[in-house]
Amino acid sequence: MKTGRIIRSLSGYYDIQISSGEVQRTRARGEFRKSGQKPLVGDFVDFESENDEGLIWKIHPRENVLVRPPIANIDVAVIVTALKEPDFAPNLLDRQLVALAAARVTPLIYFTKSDLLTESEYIHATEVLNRYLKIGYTTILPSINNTNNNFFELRSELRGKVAVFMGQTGAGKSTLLNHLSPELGLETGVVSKALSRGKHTTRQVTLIQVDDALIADTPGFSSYEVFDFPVEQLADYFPEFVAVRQNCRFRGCLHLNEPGCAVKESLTLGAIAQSRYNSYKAFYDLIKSQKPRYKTDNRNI
Ligand SMILES: Nc1nc2c(ncn2[C@@H]2O[C@H](COP(=O)(O)OP(=O)(O)OP(=O)(O)O)[C@@H](O)[C@H]2O)c(=O)[nH]1
Ligand SMILES: [Zn+2]
Repeated sequence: MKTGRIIRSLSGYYDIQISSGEVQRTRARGEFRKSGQKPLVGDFVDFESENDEGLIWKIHPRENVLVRPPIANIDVAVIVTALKEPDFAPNLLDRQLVALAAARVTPLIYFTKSDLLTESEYIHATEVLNRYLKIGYTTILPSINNTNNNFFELRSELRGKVAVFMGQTGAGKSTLLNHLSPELGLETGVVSKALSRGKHTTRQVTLIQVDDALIADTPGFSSYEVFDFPVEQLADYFPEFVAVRQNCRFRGCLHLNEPGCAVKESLTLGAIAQSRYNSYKAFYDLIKSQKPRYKTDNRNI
């Protein structure tokens, strides 16, 4: 029996990379279908294979799973966030951070289009950068003239990891992926994508070796309509709230109108950013107003 990682799945076949780097093709054991299990790209599996004929016998327990793209055991999700065209929306970034935290996927924030900013806008962008750095998120802001040094920084962050890129439409995901790996040849810009739409409808996600990283060639879904967890858990996904909430007067404090709330005190002192608190409250209201749903998100492990 051998062990490896699935890097591609295509019409019932799985390409598995073993530690030597070699890739072998197998099918999955029929048992999996019966038990409702399905091997995913990113899965570590035990398998037998000879001359590209073989079977997957066992799927190792997963660290995490994303639904779009369908991929398991992601080390880092790069949230590609435009500072302009479209304008930066803190609420949208925070939404992705919360969704990833709920899915137990580590985020990396990568800002794009800094070259489109005026100097004063760039200064504002550095303030945004510092806000997220201070919380503890790995965050990269390219210089205003967009030199390639930033790709170096991103490359070194991704070294040895399995990464997926996500972000709003037009944020620059394809552009960034092409910079990291020109051989990906992803189409960029609305027009060229619209022209080729439909050609790749059945495309599956593949993990591509880029330098020393494995990168999903299909960007992740950008907007999460549903927060699929109880509202009491929301604050768990705001690290800066977690850092102070043990000082709230009441256990189970929701950090809204309770007296003696340490989160609100930090907000008053400026240690917690107003924009982050606004996101918390907006998501709180959203979850409260949501109809209960069955599992739809990324925590179906
Ligand atoms: N000036 C500037 N333009 C950029 C940058 N990154 C991307 N763009 C442009 O922004 C547009 C959208 O970029 P894409 O890479 O296609 O964006 P995407 O996130 O892949 O978009 P979707 O496929 O719609 O999700 C293209 O016209 C790019 O050329 C950047 O850093 N600076
Ligand atoms: Zn509180």
